[in-house]
Amino acid sequence: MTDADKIRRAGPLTYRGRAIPETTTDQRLLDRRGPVDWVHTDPWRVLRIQSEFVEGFGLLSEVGPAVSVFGSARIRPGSDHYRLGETIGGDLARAGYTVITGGGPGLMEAANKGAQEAGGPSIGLGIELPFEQSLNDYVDMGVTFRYFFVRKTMFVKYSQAFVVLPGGFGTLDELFESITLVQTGKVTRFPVVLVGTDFWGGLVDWIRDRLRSEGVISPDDPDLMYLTDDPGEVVDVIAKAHADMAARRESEARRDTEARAVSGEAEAIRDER
Ligand SMILES: C/C(=C\CNc1ncnc2c1ncn2[C@@H]1O[C@H](COP(=O)(O)O)[C@@H](O)[C@H]1O)CO
Repeated sequence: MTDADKIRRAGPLTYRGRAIPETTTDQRLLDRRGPVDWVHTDPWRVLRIQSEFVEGFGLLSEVGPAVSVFGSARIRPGSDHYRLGETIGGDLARAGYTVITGGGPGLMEAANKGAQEAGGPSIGLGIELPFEQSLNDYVDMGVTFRYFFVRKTMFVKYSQAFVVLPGGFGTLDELFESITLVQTGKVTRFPVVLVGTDFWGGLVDWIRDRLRSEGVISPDDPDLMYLTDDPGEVVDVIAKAHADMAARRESEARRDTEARAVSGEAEAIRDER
């Protein structure tokens, strides 16, 4: 066999003759460390982003019905808001929901604590921040993300309702992202419950009055949010919305089955003729 006839296979590639590299892929991987700049390049970041999706999907894919609870990272134990967060976390867990939070301190911790103490699954989707921070002590299953947008996908994909406790920019971002997704039909309509009439009332009034009268939202858009102080109502609103959704899906499925049966009968009659 001449050199020109030689063949080397490398995964899906076939090299022949002078195209055969001097070293194998394994040799190149194992022999040298080489420059490290590539770990800061976009293609490498894409792989890291991909691996975050894989981790998140892996952790969450078998989670049952779940509710994400958002709220301030800064409100400490002992405050009314913290107690409210605990109560809501507990009520959701007792109603059969997994509680998902950002896994941080403050009201995230309160909701995780309530859920854990009520015996329900308590999940934290942490975020890597410039300062050291670990998941709060009441997270039973957690994953920490580098990228905010990957983490946001997890909240939306794996929960069927959002509860928004008092909070600052982070909480506002999560609130507005969730109602924008519902408003634009990017997610099936699901309940977004704001807790704390005193805290949220001013914002809700401004949305209702100013945004509506300026015509920058549709007249019905304020109804995408439900505002309450009552933890029991939080669970009731969510459970009722889910029951309505299930009934709607069931009746759609029944209609589909009936429509298929009718078209099957029509086809059979045509075939007979
Ligand atoms: C500022 C402090 C801690 C920050 N730690 C966080 N850990 C996890 N998730 C966070 C954190 N900060 C914000 N979030 C997300 O935004 C919401 C809270 O933001 P807010 O600005 O405090 O309202 C929350 O739902 C998280 O998903 C101090 O210790």
